[in-house]
Amino acid sequence: MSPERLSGAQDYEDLLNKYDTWMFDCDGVLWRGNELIDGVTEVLQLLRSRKKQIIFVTNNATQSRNTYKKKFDKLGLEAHVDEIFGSAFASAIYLSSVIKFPKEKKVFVIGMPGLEEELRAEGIKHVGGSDPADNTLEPFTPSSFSPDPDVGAVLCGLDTSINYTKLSKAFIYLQNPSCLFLATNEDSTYPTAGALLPGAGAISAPLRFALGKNPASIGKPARTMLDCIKAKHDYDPSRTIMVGDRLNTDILFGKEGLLSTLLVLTGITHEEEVFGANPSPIVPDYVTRSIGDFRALI
Ligand SMILES: C[C@H](OP(=O)(O)O)C(=O)O
Ligand SMILES: [Mg+2]
Repeated sequence: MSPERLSGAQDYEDLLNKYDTWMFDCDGVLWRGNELIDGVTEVLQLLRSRKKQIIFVTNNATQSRNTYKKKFDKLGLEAHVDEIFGSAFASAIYLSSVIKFPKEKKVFVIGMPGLEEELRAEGIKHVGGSDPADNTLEPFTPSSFSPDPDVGAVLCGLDTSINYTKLSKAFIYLQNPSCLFLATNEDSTYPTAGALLPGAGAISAPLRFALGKNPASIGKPARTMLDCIKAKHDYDPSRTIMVGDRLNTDILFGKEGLLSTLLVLTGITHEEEVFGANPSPIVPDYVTRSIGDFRALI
């Protein structure tokens, strides 16, 4: 079945009337890096004026909900901390409430301070991450490394300071079969303002290859993000639409969550992946060029 391509004001108006809850992916939908996508400010204001429920659902684990709130504020977008769900927050909830990671155990983190902040907020002990001892380009010498016996999991997210020391320590921990291998998300790429860059999936890839096994991924399309949202917000799936730019995360997440889905072409997915000769088996309900185009209703 082919998706419906939105083509103008009436289509946008019909969608606004059909859905009460709008779940937005962030990178590639609202912004690329720190650059707002044209029209997003006006459209979010329009949705707010129509009393729509808005939830932000990002696989980006580099920031916490609080630092994301600062990003929204800086970009002039109205957002409330309890509307923001990132894979850093989802990972902390997964550890604390879903698998009930033992309080005395620690997580070895490959990731940014935002991920560490969310782990701390959930009382999850952790090592690695922004530890200066790990953020080095010095050669890694195993004899100088005494693995922490309390580490019971490795959690890998996008880490723009990735290095051989971090990968080596994670690899050593993960050779213990009882050490959990977790990923905040496995997006292969990361759309920034200037370029498409390697995503979190490309950061955990060396470990996947070296270990010959995949991590349990917590971000979209996995259910954990939706379970986190459900724990905080009531919404009617039949009147909820997930707006995303990536088929194998955002659109699959929406479909598996029994939500309607709107694919935008301002991020990762290209038109021919949906309407071309060999379309993806992941089919969104609707496609439009940009969520900014809804400003035709203003
Ligand atoms: C990490 C980022 O996530 P999003 O905000 O698009 O879920 C991405 O596209 O790689
Ligand atoms: Mg995206």
